[in-house]
Amino acid sequence: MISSDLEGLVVDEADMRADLEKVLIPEEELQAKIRELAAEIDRDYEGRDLLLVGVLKGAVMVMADLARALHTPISMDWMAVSSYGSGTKSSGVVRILKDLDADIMGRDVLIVEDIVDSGLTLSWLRSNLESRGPASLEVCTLLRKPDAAKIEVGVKYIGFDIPNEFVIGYGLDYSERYRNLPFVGTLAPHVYGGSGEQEA
Ligand SMILES: O=P(O)(O)OC[C@H]1O[C@H](OP(=O)(O)OP(=O)(O)O)[C@H](O)[C@@H]1O
Ligand code: HPA
Ligand SMILES: [Mg+2]
Repeated sequence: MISSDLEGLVVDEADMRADLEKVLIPEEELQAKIRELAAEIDRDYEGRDLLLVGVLKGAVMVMADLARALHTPISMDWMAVSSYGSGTKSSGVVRILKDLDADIMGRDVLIVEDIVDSGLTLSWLRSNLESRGPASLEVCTLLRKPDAAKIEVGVKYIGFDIPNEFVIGYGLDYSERYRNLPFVGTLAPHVYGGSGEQEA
């Protein structure tokens, strides 16, 4: 019973990896970058009380690793917004699915994102949070696609600039799958139905 369950897990993991085209950023590089970003943030926020705002669900992994790499005292809050629905193109129409639990008036706030793609989600989020009167508002994103930008958004801490390809892993999903891969990669064309067209 136990061993067949374990076998199932191994097969599932092999299936997930068979869907990959390539690994773009290996796990060790991701973790080293998170430590670098944390050191920078520690320097910038020394002596302050920082509020990390994670953007669900994609930023869960970055948030968990970044928070543990920081020495600065932090609190965490979460927002869930959706502009992608189940597809691979941003609609630009952002919906709040879950708002912050607490008021951010007068707080030092750092938005934590997994990816800035078109920039539409972050642009909307920045102005939404700015209107709530924080003492400061900055953004940390693990990934950014400069060639996909539809709007310029101020992002202070950037892990990696990546090519304009749909990526998965380390929090990033395609149709809610692959978030638990420990690296960032791209999907093989057969996953999109063999046409290369990305849809979910
Ligand atoms: O720069 P943009 O083109 O707006 O794209 C970036 C946003 O899209 C993704 O979220 P998604 O809506 O897929 O929700 P999820 O994090 O729950 O997957 C990602 O986590 C960012 O929040
Ligand atoms: O490349 C991406 N992958 C997964 N989710 C995303 N949301 C915006 N861009 C991406
Ligand atoms: Mg998504």
